[in-house]
Amino acid sequence: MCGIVGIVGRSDVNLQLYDALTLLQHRGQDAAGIVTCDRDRLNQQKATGLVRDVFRARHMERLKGNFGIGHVRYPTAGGSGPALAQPFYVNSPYGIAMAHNGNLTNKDQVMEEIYQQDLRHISTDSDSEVLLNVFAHELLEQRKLQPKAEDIFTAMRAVHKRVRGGYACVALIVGYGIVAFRDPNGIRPLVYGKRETEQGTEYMVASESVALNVAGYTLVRDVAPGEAIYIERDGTVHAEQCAEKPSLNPCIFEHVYFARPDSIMDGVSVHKSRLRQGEHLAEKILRERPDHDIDVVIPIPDSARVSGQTVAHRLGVKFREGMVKNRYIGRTFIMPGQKQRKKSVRQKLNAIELEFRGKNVLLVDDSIVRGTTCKQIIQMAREAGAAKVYFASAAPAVKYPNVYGIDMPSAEELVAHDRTTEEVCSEIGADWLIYQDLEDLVECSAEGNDKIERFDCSVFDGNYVTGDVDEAYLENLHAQRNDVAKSKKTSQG
Ligand SMILES: O=P(O)(O)OC[C@H]1O[C@H](OP(=O)(O)OP(=O)(O)O)[C@H](O)[C@@H]1O
Ligand SMILES: NC(=O)CC[C@H](N)C(=O)O
Ligand SMILES: [Mg+2]
Repeated sequence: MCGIVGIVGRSDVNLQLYDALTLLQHRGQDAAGIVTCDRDRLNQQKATGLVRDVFRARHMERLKGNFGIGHVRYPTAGGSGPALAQPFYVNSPYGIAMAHNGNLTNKDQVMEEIYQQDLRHISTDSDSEVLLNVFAHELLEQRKLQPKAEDIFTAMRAVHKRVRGGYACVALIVGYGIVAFRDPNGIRPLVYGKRETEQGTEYMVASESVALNVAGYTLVRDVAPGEAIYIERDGTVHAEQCAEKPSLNPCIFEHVYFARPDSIMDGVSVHKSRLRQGEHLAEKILRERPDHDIDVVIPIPDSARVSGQTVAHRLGVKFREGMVKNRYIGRTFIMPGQKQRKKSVRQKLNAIELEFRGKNVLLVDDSIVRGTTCKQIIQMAREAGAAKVYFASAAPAVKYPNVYGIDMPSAEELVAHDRTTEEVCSEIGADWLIYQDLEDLVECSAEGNDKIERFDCSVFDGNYVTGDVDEAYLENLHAQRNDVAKSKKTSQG
């Protein structure tokens, strides 16, 4: 999913960027990077690994400058080697670095165009490098020795015409400032905030408001779909709508799984949305099984902890943290290979026998994607002596690939693809399985927010808001990025 951050401060921003990236670590565990600008000098450190491993004291000392950007990566295009760590950099015009969250859906075509028409070379198979080069080309076309806000916005308008997909980005222009922008459908999240210091106002843009919050910034607002915000190095802010038909269609999977619950996205509290998910799920359970015999509700940590609580409360049964999570293992779903994901689930979660023995347990998870987690958990619950193991998913069945920045490229890898609920239930080994209804999930996130046109629910309903994703596109994506193809790419990376 990737996490991005950009800061224009009044003194060195290196430590602030580092702290922000640790708060966004749940969005990407594969690589991390920071670029700062000290007058006209660019400083950079990026590598594969977690934030705490990528940046050493000597790197931090080097990362001087009062404005900079950072990235944590979860690969969704190209391999996962060090060459694909972000931010990416191009030296012309001005020197531009960029951090990107999302995925372009017309990367191949734009890559060809960049080569044939713009005479630019892309050195990796990253869509983010393509996006950076389109932006650089369009800015170069303005032919200004010193770019002004209107030049940047003109370039941005051209970028939106050329690229499609999900993209929330922050770019650093050496010597000038940072530019934050969001795709015309607002699929990927981006917020912007400020804080007052004795030296003046400082600005931060980030994927999630939690990064602002912890650093003492106040959330000003979300970057609007299609909007660009240019913050000059002296703190002057310019904002402009650069898309022809902007409309807000944020990815609902952020609310299900990706975002931290303490973030507010497009005006929606993720925590509140998850509380509601639990309530709606419980209502459905009561409708389908009014005489249920559930003794205890056990959430699968971490992401289902919130919704699990309201499921139990509404059902009027005990809520118990019966699965213990090893805090030193990261998120399994965003790991690059199925082998690693499978192994990590067992290392990550362990059952407390006392909570299972002889009981009818309802396990609640936020979602079932490949089924890696629930299969093993159900097995663990049985080994711990559960009488019956029921399973509830706070999201509907995930049936379709994601093309906007979640690494679910292949329908065949999804356990619910081409399977009925009963078939999935038997595949994962549960005694009963229940999924949230899509209308209910949408209601959980939409309540109290009329700015949202509709959510991108493509993983649940197969409707792709950019309108350019068809059967042929998905077949090609599957061929390029299924688990086997990806493992080959990684080993080359
Ligand atoms: O069906 P699957 O393919 O296993 O994917 C779904 C699971 O993966 C995620 O957990 P993850 O361990 O990534 O993160 P979490 O600790 O935030 O729950 C998600 O919360 C589900 O538990
Ligand atoms: N998940 C993301 O946002 C990834 C960004 C970009 N597509 C990459 O693979 O690096
Ligand atoms: Mg989980």
